[in-house]
Amino acid sequence: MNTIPYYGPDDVKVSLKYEELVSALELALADFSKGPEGGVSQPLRATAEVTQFNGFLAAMPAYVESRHALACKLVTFYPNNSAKNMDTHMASILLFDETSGLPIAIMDGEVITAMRTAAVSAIATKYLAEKKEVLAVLGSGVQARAHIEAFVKLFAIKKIYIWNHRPNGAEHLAKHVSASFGIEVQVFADVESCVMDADVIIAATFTTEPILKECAMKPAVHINSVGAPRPQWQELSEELMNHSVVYVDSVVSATKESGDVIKSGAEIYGEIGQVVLGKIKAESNRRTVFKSLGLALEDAVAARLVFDMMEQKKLT
Ligand SMILES: NC(=O)C1=CN([C@@H]2O[C@H](COP(=O)(O)OP(=O)(O)OC[C@H]3O[C@@H](n4cnc5c(N)ncnc54)[C@H](O)[C@@H]3O)[C@@H](O)[C@H]2O)C=CC1
Ligand SMILES: O=C([O-])C1=[NH+]CCC1
Repeated sequence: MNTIPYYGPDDVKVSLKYEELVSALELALADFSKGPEGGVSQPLRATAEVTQFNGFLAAMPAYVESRHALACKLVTFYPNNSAKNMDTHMASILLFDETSGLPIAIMDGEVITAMRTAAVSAIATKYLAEKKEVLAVLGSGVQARAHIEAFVKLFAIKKIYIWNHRPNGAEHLAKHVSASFGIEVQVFADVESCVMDADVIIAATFTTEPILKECAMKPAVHINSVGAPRPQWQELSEELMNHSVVYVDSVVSATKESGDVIKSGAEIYGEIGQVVLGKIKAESNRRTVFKSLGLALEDAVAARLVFDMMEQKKLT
């Protein structure tokens, strides 16, 4: 049997650039929303529950024809790991040759999960946010940090406001952000004050109950909600969902996996890929929500970018 290369988190970090990732994912999300003729094959992820330990193992296979990307991510998420000072998400991705099904690389999936999720929120924000200067971030974990890094790189962000249910997490992230980017950062003790003046809100928490509810917000604020990936979990209140224009990454995923969508019964306006295709309107002068569950196609596209970059490096 052939041995295949393993690419660790550092290989992934040097290979992936947000600009390139955003362009590739934008096209792949558009392909996905074209339906069968888009050349994307992606079943709903299969998730095993480890009830005793409050854990989950998900298998996420996808094929994206336009990117020659055939891959499967295995990801565990264990919310209680943070109390043990362990990562809450762990992931590996196996990439295959599309012509033969031969495995060609195995790689770390944690950096890819963080970067591709932030990149997809950035795509939604590019289309759906009227302004992108003041960013409010709810949460201070891996996704919160990745979103800030991506948004600072991709948009002219002037101020960042952070709230976390554990204030020391927010303080720690704020220190990192101001040292790394020299942007004005402020930590808030409550969600309402944090989001009041925001143009864009990122909700990236492990909550199971709504943390962002109807309160004073800019009328055309855009909200990216990446947490609550289980049918019983919510990050946004039902009232907020029902009073916003709701976009999703995948209608199938959102209606099967998102407690925010299922419990609120909110109407889904459409998929972000349909916005990219110009098939539905970007309602950027109204309050918009992008509900992200995370798609296998995003991992496959990112993994193929990493593989191609590592192969190129071998030749130089
Ligand atoms: N949409 C997508 O593509 C993806 C979504 N996720 C989801 O995004 C969320 C955040 O993930 P990570 O940043 O990687 O996790 P993390 O463990 O690094 O950070 C979690 C954050 O949530 C906060 N938190 C924990 N319990 C909370 C509670 N009860 N109320 C409010 N805040 C709470 C923590 O203090 C921390 O700031 C999770 O729900 C995760 O499953 C993760 C990967 C991809
Ligand atoms: O897309 C993803 O990898 C995940 N979404 C929620 C937990 C992990």
